[in-house]
Amino acid sequence: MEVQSRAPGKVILCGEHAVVHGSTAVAASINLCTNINFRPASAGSGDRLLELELKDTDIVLSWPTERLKEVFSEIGSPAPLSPQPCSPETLELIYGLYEEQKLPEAKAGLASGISAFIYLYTSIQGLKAGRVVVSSDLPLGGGLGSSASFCVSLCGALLAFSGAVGLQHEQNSWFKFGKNELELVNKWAFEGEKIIHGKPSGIDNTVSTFGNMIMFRSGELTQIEPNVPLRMLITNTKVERNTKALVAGVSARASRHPHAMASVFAAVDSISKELSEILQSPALDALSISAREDKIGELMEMNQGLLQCMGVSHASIEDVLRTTLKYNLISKLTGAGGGGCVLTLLPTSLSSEIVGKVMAELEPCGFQCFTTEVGGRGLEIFLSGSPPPPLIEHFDQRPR
Ligand SMILES: Nc1ncnc2c1ncn2[C@@H]1O[C@H](COP(=O)(O)OP(=O)(O)O)[C@@H](O)[C@H]1O
Ligand SMILES: C[C@@](O)(CCOP(=O)(O)O)CC(=O)O
Ligand SMILES: [Mg+2]
Repeated sequence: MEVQSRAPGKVILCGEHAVVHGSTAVAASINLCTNINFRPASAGSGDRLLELELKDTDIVLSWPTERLKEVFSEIGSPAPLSPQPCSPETLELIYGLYEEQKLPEAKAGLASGISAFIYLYTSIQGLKAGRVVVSSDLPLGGGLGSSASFCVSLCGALLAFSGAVGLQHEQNSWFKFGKNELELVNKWAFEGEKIIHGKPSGIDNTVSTFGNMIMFRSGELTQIEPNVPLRMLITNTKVERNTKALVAGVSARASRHPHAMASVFAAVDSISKELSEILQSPALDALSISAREDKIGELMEMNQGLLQCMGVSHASIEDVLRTTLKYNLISKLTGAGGGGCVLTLLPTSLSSEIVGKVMAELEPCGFQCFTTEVGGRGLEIFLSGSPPPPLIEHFDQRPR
């Protein structure tokens, strides 16, 4: 038996950071995924290793299941149906397991992702042997939600083989979970995101789980049905940054200037709400489509200004903004900022020749460009081999 899963990355069209502080944000999935392959050890095989291969970073890690049992003996059995936060004590034990792998200092940025993996695996699968292989189409730490798609894809694969969720699917073809199962995946993935981000809003794991375009506020999502497809240019500045540090930086600014920052977050809330109305408004002819795109661009421009107020822009982002503006195109950072990726709205009337010219001007600066339509699939699963085992019986609900 083997499970494959794929969960998409995302772009935030409006509202990153402010969404952490309760404002509305608008996000959509993109057609780049994190892929997981999970092979549980077959009964009686004698396998005694939990293995994790991270293909994007050329790392293979393994822990003997005996070692996991030693470390987690006090903690209790898995409870795949009741997602719970990782306690600081458990996180410390998990960090010890990460440190035992003695990865080079240059890979230290992966510690939180590997810790999230250990927490989610042991919570959902228990201390059983198995092999998980991860590969992603997304840049890691680029603002396109690789951390959330990693957590969503992983939880999807682990839950598919936990015996804890009912599966109605065709074998040997990609299928989607039902609503309840997706909600369970989303809750677990949020716990993983907390380990990676510190204080996530939940927008990234939600859009990766459910796909499409969503409006999100304080944990609640509303599906958006855009009336015309949105085409975007994504420019990866390749400037490395860390979401956790940027989110903490905005919170620190908010506690230094609570009134001013409350106004900034309120302005973002209004922009996101207006954006979602415009996206869903009827656009019947070329003229109204172009008027609508002008408004979307203007709102993106206003949101970028407020992101600058929050202190999360970067010289590389400003370079992209200036270059695209020469072609009358509007851009904004997407995700946590501080480098990472920039979104540029490509109006329907824009010729592919102009898009080519913009890319030709950006790429020699060391940036990587690609175009995408936004709002697509969410999490998908593929099972091969014999069916999952029956429901695990005695869930231990003790807090982990
Ligand atoms: N394919 C992957 N392999 C290993 N770690 C990953 C992978 N995808 C995400 N991660 C984890 O997520 C972190 C990046 O998350 P983050 O800083 O939130 O940026 P983003 O979500 O925008 O890509 C990485 O440093 C790593 O810990
Ligand atoms: C900055 C933030 O709004 C989005 C972060 O996205 P990313 O990890 O940079 O892809 C944080 C959050 O909403 O959890
Ligand atoms: Mg992230």
